[in-house]
Amino acid sequence: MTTPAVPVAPTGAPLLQVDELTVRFGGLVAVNAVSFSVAEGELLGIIGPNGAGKTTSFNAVAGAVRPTSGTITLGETVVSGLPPERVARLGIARTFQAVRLFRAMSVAENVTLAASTVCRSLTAAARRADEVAELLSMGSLMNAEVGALPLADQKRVEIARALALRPRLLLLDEMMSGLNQEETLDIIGVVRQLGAQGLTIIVIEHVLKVIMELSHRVLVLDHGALIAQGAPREVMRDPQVVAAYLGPQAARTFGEPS
Ligand SMILES: Nc1ncnc2c1ncn2[C@@H]1O[C@H](COP(=O)(O)OP(=O)(O)OP(=O)(O)O)[C@@H](O)[C@H]1O
Repeated sequence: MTTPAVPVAPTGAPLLQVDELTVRFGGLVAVNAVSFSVAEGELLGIIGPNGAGKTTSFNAVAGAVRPTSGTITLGETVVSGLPPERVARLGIARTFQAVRLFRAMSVAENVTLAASTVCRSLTAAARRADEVAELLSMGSLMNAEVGALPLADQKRVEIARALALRPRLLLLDEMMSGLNQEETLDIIGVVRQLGAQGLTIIVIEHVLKVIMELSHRVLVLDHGALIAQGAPREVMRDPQVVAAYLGPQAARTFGEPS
């Protein structure tokens, strides 16, 4: 991989605002009074140890988990507490840590099915699937059966399904897990391309190099709490982040000025 350039953060109006988000599962506080915002066109990375509350935060933003308290606003619309289909129609799309595709169906069918949740007719959904295929340069994959594809291509299909919804905000949950270095670079390229087109994106990722290469800004969660946020290199040098997550070796690798 190349030495990460430091992307310049957009300073647009916030698209997503999360205020004092708390999610409890019985006695467990998975997310504890977390507040952050994401600017229009920003690429935000979320890191933290296993069980820190990253996916639960995503689930709350996407409507898959009901917040115990707190407010999530997309643009002018409060989305916290709405069901996932409503949230998706309002413009928040997500991928999953483990791919969730219809393996016996073709790529085209998978993407068209996703598009059909926002399109008025099957014809319009199929047209949207073709647009997304072109955007992601995956026209040659469209007739392939999903289950027969390598994992990297399945991840591309996951992104395609999310994009089929014409999202304003895209949530990518550990897209790189299980991929080799070449495949990781390939998916980084896809995410970069989407970011360059102005799409607002939040990425959860354990591969720090990916976070460094993609993110304008990084949030760090630990035990459900937001312990740091800021420019990637600053965050990687933060003593609390080093102690809770990175360890000194990674801090040296990623916290050095480029
Ligand atoms: N549906 C659930 N019911 C009960 N506990 C849950 C549920 N979902 C998550 N948790 C717990 O909430 C905490 C936060 O989990 P979460 O999956 O959000 O962490 P994470 O930061 O995404 O971790 P990882 O990096 O391992 O994916 C963990 O203790 C987890 O066991």
